Amino acid sequence: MTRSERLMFGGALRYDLSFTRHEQPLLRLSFWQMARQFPAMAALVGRAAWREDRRALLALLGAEAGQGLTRAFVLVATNRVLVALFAGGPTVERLRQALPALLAGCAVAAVAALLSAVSVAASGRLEPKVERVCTARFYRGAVRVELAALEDADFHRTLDAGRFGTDSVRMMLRSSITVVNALIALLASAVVLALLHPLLVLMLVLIAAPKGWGAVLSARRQYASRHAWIEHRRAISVVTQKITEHGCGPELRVHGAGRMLTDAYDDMSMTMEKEQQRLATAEAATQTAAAAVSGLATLAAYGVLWLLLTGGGMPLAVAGTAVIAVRSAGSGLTALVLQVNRLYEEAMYLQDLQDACEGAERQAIPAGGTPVPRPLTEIRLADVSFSYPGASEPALRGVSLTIPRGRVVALVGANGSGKTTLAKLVAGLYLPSAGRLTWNGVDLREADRDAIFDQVAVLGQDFPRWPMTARANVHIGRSDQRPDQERIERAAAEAGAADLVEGLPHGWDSLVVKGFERGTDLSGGQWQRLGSARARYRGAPLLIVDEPTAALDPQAEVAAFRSLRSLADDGTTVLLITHRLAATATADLIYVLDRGRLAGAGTHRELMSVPGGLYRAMYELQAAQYAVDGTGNGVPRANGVPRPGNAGTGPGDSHVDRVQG
Ligand SMILES: Nc1ncnc2c1ncn2[C@@H]1O[C@H](COP(=O)(O)OP(=O)(O)OP(=O)(O)O)[C@@H](O)[C@H]1O
Repeated sequence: MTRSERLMFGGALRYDLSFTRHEQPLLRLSFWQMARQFPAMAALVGRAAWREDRRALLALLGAEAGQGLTRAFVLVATNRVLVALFAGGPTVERLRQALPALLAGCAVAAVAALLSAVSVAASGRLEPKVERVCTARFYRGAVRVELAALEDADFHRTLDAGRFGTDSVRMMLRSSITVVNALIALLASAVVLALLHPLLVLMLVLIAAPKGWGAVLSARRQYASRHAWIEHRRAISVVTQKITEHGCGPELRVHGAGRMLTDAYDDMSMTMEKEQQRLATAEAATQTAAAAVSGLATLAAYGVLWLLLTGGGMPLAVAGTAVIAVRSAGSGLTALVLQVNRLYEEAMYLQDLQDACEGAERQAIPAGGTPVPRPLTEIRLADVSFSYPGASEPALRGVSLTIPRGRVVALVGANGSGKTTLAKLVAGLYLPSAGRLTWNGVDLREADRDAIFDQVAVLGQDFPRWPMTARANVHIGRSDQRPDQERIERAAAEAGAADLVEGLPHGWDSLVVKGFERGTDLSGGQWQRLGSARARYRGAPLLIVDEPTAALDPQAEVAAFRSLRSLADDGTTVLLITHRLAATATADLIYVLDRGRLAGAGTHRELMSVPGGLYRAMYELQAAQYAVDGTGNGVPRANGVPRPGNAGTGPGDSHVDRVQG
C-alpha cells in the first residue's frame, strides 16, 4: 500500500485474493471449460451483428471462410508446381507442366486478396454497430438501475467492471472472425499435411500446444491483474481528473493541493508500474518456455521429414510442400494463438459486460405497475422507515405524514435528520424499508414508477450542471418532448434566469461548460437559476426543491421563495427542504425531522407556540442572528415573505446603505 492510498483512501485499493477466488469463477475455469464458453460469447456478439446488419455479417463470414480455403488451394497448387518441377525432362517442358498450377495459384491468391478487402469493408461496417448496440444496452440498463442498488458496493463494482467490457465487444467480434479464419486455414493445412503424411499432423499439434498453453496462461494472468487493480486504476483516474477540473483550480493553487495530487499520482502509478513489470517478467518467462518447447517440436517435425526423405518414404516434391505447409501452418498457428489469447481475455471482459447488463436488468426499476390516478391529490406516508443498504442506523424511522396537493410543504431539521432521504422516497427513488408510502392511495411498491417520475420535478442540493448549451440545460427537464423555446423562455423568466441567458455571448446556444468552443462558465447562483428553470420547464405537479436558494443573493432568494408560493397557488405541490426558516414561515405545512423521526408538524404559528419545541428553538436561533424576534415583530415582509434586515426597503428597492452622521 502506498502512502497516498493510506492518506487519501484509508487503505490499499486492491481486491484481495478472496475476490478472485470467490467472485471471479471465470478465473477458475480451465482452458477447455473456457473454450466451451466461447460459443456463447461469440453468439452474444453474433446475435447483435445479425440483428444490426446481417448482410455485412454474412459477407464477413463468407470472406473469412473463403480466405481460409484459398490457403488450402494455394498449398495444393504449390504441391503440383513442385511435382512438375522435380519431375524428369527438359526444364522448359517441366515449366510448361507447372504453368497451369502456377496460374491457378495466382488466381486463387488474387481471389484471397479480394476476399480480404471484402472482409475489411464488412467488419468496418459491422464492428461499430455491434459495439454501439452492446454498449447502449449497458448504459440503458445503468440509468434504469434502482438508486438503492447503486449503494451496494458489490453491485457498483459489477457495473464498473462492465464498462471495460464495452471495449471488448469490438475486439471479440474481430477476434472471433480471425479465429474462424485461422482455424479454417489451419484445418486446410492439416488436411494437406495428412494427405502427404499423417505423422506431419501430429507434429503440427506438438508445435501448437505449447504456444496455446502460454497464451492462455498470459491471458488469465492479465485478467486477474486487471481485476485486482481495478479500484486502484479508478482511484488514479479520479485523482488526476481533479487536476484539470475547473472548480478545483483555486484550491489546487492556493492551498497547494496540486502537489498532494501529483505526488499521489506518482506514488500510486509507481505501484502500478511494479505490477506491469511483474506481468512483463512473468509473460517473458512463459513465452520463452512455450517457444522452447514449440521450437523443439518444430525441430522434431523437420527431423521426421528428413528421415522420411532419406528412407525413401517420401518424394522430394512432397517434402517441399510439407515444409511450406508446416511453415504456413506454423505462422497461421502463431496468429491463431495470438487471437485465442485475445479472445480468451476479451471473453472474460465480455462476460463482465454481460453480468453487468444482466445485473442492471435484475436491479432495474420495474416498468409498468398499478397506474396512479391523476391529478395528484395526496401523498401519504404511514409509519415509513428507511435504511440505506449497509448502513447500521436507519435514516428514517416510523415517519407518518401527508403532503396535500397545491401546498408548500416544508421539511426542516438538522443536518442528517433525513430530509433529503424523505424527499427521495416521496419522489419514488427509494422504496420504504417498512411502512407504506402512497400516491393518491396507490402503494409505491406496486405503483407504475415511471408514471410517478413523470409527475415529479426535482432540484436537488447538488443538482447536475449539464455540460451542454443553456437551452439543453433547461430542455433536459422534459427531454421526452420536443424543445419548446417559448416554454423554455417562460420557465427561465419565472426562475430569474432570463437576463443571465441574454447576457451570455451566444444566448441560449452558449455552452455552459468551460473549455469548449462557445463555452462559458456560470456563477453558483446563475447555475441555481438555470437549474430552477429546468425544474419549472418540467411542469410536474410535484416540485421537490432542496435548498433552492443556497447560492442566491438575498433579492433573488426572496423572489425564488415568492415564486414557489405562486406555483403552489396554481396547483403545484411544492416540497421544500431548507434551513432558511424565514422562508418556511410562509409554508402551508411544516414537518420537523429529528434524527430520522418526525418531531413536529403544523404551520409556523402552531410550531412557534410549542414551548421548548425544536422548530421554535431553531427559528429563534436563526432570527437572533438578524436581531428580530420569533413572533415576526419587526420582521419586514415583502409580499408575505419575511425578509431579514431593516424595515422600509423592499427587495427591489435600490438604495445605498448610509451611516447617518
Ligand atoms: N447514500 C447514502 N448512504 C448511506 N447513508 C446515507 C446516504 N445518504 C444519506 N445517508 C445518511 O442518512 C441520514 C440522513 O441523511 P439526509 O441526507 O437525508 O439528511 P438531510 O436532513 O437531508 O441532511 P442535510 O441537511 O445535511 O442535507 C444521514 O445520517 C446520512 O449520513
